[in-house]
Amino acid sequence: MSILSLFKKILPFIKPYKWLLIATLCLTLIGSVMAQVNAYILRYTVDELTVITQNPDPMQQGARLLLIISIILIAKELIYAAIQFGQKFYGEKLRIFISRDFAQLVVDKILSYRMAFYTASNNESGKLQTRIDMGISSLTRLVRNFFIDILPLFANALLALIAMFNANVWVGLVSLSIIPIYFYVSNLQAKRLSGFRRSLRNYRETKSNAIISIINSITVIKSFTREPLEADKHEKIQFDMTENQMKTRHTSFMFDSIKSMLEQVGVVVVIILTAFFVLNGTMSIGAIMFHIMLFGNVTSPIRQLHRIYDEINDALIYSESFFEIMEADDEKETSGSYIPSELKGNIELKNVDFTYPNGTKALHNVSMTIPANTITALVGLSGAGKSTVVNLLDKFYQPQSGKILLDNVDLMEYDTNWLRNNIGLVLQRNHIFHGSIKENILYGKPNATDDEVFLAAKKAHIHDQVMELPKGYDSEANLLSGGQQQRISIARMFLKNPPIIFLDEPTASLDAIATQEIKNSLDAIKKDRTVIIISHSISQIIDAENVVVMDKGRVMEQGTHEQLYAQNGKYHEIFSAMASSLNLDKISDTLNDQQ
Ligand SMILES: Nc1ncnc2c1ncn2[C@@H]1O[C@H](COP(=O)(O)OP(=O)(O)OP(=O)(O)O)[C@@H](O)[C@H]1O
Repeated sequence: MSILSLFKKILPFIKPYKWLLIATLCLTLIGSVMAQVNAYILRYTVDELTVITQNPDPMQQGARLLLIISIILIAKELIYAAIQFGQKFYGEKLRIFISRDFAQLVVDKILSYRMAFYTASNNESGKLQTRIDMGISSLTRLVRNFFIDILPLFANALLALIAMFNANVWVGLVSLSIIPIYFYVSNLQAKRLSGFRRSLRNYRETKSNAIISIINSITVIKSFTREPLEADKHEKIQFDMTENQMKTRHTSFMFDSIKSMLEQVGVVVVIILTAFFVLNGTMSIGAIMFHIMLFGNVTSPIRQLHRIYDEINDALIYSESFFEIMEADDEKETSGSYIPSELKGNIELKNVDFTYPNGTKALHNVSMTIPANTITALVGLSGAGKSTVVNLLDKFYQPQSGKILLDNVDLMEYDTNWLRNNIGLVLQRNHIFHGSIKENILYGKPNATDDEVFLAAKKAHIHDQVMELPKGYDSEANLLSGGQQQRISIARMFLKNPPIIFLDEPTASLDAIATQEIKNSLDAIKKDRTVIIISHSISQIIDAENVVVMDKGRVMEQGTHEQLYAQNGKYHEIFSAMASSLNLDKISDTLNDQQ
């Protein structure tokens, strides 16, 4: 990305604060004019003192002159301080407001993106977070530096240059000539550094991703005592990163020395040139101080040029990936506009092929019928593609070919939000948000009354346990056990009360008693709804009126439990394996002994 296109991208964010911007710019201009005052006063003082020293009573006249000059300088400094305060404050205000807008917009944007965006490998949570954080901070730093540092400095430099040309064309030309040389060197420095910076960005993203991964996997790491392995992995990233940082510094410092030397050469030339003009009588002695001070004003932004380049380069590199996130319009969730007056719940998949963004082909020519108001069980070994079917039905992903119909209308034509509002999804491990139990259940229907929440919790068989907690429904939901959390998420679904329900191994993390209790509740909610259940539990499969058997992304068989069992095919094989894993003989012996 070029600097120009970066500014074009930032401009719409600055626009709402144009008055703040104008105020900052006005103060900058006034500040720049005032910054030149010292040079003029110093020249006047030196020249006046030179004349006074030749008079008979230099002390008295000199004291009067110094008093007037001190008053002028103090008054100027007071005004200058107020202007600088205003300029910095408004500039900072601009930065804070823009930073807030960036941060809010990026959240709004990513929330509107489809599931594939989140599952892409370069969008792992740690990487995404670093990219967003670094993007916002480098962009806002650029805005702040531009308005607080760069702009005033360059305005100073320009005015100082005009003043120098005004005093003497040759001195002006010397000052002017140093600028392109500095720009050339700084540009060279920036080019050398950009490669390092890009890899530094990658290291930063990988590093924070690695830390998040350690935190998420800490139980496994500890139980396998793999702390040293994880530490080594992290150390490798650190060492690579350090090497990169050292190379960056080496290049930076080398160029800084060259630039500092160039500046000193400039100072010497200005002194020699002015001294020449003083000696040939065209200039007063005060001009030497005058020119050195003005030359300082010209070179001070140039001295900072590498920092400005650094900031701009940082902004270019980090904003590149930041704007990739902000402008990933092709990642936007698609939605049709169709909202039916009535939802029956007949689902049909016709020759559906689906490949995940990472290239895993999960469904091959899948066709199945899920009649309305029935319970359909998706049966198959791990990786058969059962959850993928549910992902497609929830419009989390789109099939590459084939059609998915709901009540004979293509799913793509449906309004996505409306569709999801009519679908309840219970997963094996449901997400519990930070917050109270009540807040977590209310997620299913934010405006529900307390009684509705309690009723949903009762149906999910969690109410009594919640009431036993010291803070009841205000207890932190994250502290509940896995099975209890599962029931909170089932209560959330009861509260949502959708006509279509997808249950993806809903009782897999529950104990036997809880499973039994939940099963009763789920049986109740299954009535008169279209339900798809993915389960490895015999009891839940047997209850289904319709069974679809999948294997390696293909539908193998479809029918009732009895029909499929009689076919002696894949279903027979899976069902028999499930039954024998239960050790039914021993169970029935135990139960018989009891009677
Ligand atoms: N987000 C994803 N990105 C890439 N590949 C995926 C993703 N989710 C699943 N897969 C792959 O798609 C295939 C089908 O997975 P799916 O989760 O649908 O199987 P499943 O039948 O539900 O398995 P299980 O019973 O173990 O949950 C597998 O090969 C899996 O590795």
